[in-house]
Amino acid sequence: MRVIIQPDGDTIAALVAESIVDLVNEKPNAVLGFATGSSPLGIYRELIKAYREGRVSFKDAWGFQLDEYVGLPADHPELYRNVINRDIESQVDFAEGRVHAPNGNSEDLQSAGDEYDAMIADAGGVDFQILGIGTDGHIAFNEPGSSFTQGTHVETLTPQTREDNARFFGGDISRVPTHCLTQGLGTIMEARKVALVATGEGKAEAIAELIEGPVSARWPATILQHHPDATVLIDEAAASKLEMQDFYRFAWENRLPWQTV
Ligand SMILES: N[C@@H]1[C@@H](O)[C@H](O)[C@@H](COP(=O)(O)O)O[C@@H]1O
Repeated sequence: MRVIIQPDGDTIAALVAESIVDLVNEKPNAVLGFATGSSPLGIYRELIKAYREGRVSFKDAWGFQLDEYVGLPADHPELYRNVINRDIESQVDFAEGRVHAPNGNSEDLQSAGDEYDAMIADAGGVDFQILGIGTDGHIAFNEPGSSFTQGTHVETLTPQTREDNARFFGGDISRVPTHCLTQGLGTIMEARKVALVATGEGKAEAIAELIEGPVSARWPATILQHHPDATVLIDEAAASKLEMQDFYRFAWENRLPWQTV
């Protein structure tokens, strides 16, 4: 795992976005994995900027979202499909039908999950997966106790996650869905490259577990310790509980030319 500690979220966003721009310029039909939440918003802003400046085009690229709430109406502003459409898809030049999310309104959610994994595989597999992390250590919506090998499946959201996400639902936890359809940790581990971004003290415990804790279903993100190409990008506050933070800074400052996000 590469650990990159930066002063702020904007610097982190610029680093991740540059890596994605380079990838899409090299491989125009790249498959990008999109995360929701506030953490990736800076990355999307940088990608939109690069597109507007003519430095990248997404017309042949693919996008697959990590997860979706179960049971939100199609026009709900917090349906993750609408969030990603608003925050990135509609602001760049993705071709029609190239950005997908699990169908959280399917009558048969597990079949929808299986079909979603098959669609990702048909597109060639995810080349670059953007990830945030929940305060309880979830990635996508894989809550504590999740299987390390599962594909896209239904999860029950923890009270902690629903409380954290209530801010998107007028601060009212009762309006936050109880279930979701999420890429499993098995799906995420198949991505060729993953970049997890986190800022703020609220993420410090989850980040310490992710990087320095034992691999455990209690902190699902810890499975990334087994990923061959994972980068964790954090600000000083999110890094504050890491025992080896000085070493991570040294390693990044003294990186070799090919060592990037
Ligand atoms: N399903 C999403 C996750 O993919 C995201 O990583 C997490 C953290 O969100 P934020 O970046 O807003 O802290 O929120 C949601 O639960």
